[in-house]
Amino acid sequence: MTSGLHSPVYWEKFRIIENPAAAVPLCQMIADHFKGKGIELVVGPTTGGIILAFEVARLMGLPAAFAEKLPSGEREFRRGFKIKPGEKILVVDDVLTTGKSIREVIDAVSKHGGDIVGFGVLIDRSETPLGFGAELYSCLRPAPPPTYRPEDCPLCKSGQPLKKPGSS
Ligand SMILES: O=P(O)(O)OC[C@H]1O[C@H](OP(=O)(O)OP(=O)(O)O)[C@H](O)[C@@H]1O
Ligand SMILES: O=C(O)c1cc(=O)[nH]c(=O)[nH]1
Repeated sequence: MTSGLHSPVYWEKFRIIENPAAAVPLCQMIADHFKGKGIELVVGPTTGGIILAFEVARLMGLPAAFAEKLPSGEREFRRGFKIKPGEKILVVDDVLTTGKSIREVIDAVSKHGGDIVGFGVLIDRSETPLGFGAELYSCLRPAPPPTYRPEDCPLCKSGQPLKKPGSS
C-alpha cells in the first residue's frame, strides 16, 4: 500500500470512483454530514481525492482544490490554488489506512493558515482509530484488514508475489 505496509486486502477505490452512480451518493453522504459547518473550500490529495473533493464541493456549492506530491514527498497546493488564512476547509479522500496522506494535506493547508473543519473519507480501514484534530467522517468503517510491516509480512514469507496497485 502507499504507506509501505503490506496487507492481504486491497480495495481498489477506482472501482467506486469510476462509477458516478456509486461515487456520487457517497460524496452526498459527506456533503450532508458537513452541511451547516461553514465550510468554504473542499480539498483532497491526488489522485482519487481530486475527483471526490470536486464532487463534494459541487454538491455543497463550493470551490475545490487539491494538494499534490512534490519530489521531496511533501504535498503542496500548486496551480495557483489560493487558501486564505482562517478559511474553513473540508478535506476529502478515498481510503484512509495510516493517515499519512491526510497528514500531508494538513501540513499543506497549515502552510497557508487554513482552518480544517473536518475530514470525509469513503472508507476508513485504519487499524486503530486516528485523530487529526478535527472531526473524521467515514462513509464505510469495515473491520480493518490486517496490515504488516514488510519485514514481518507472512504473505511475503509464504512466497506470495507482492502487488502494488496504487500510485506511490
Ligand atoms: O492513509 P494512507 O496510509 O496515507 O493511505 C491512503 C492513501 O493512499 C492511497 O493513495 P495512492 O497512493 O493509491 O494514490 P493514488 O490515489 O494517486 O493512486 C489512497 O488513495 C489514500 O490517499
Ligand atoms: O492504503 C492504501 O494505499 C490503499 C488501501 C486500499 O485498500 N485501497 C487503496 O486504494 N489504497
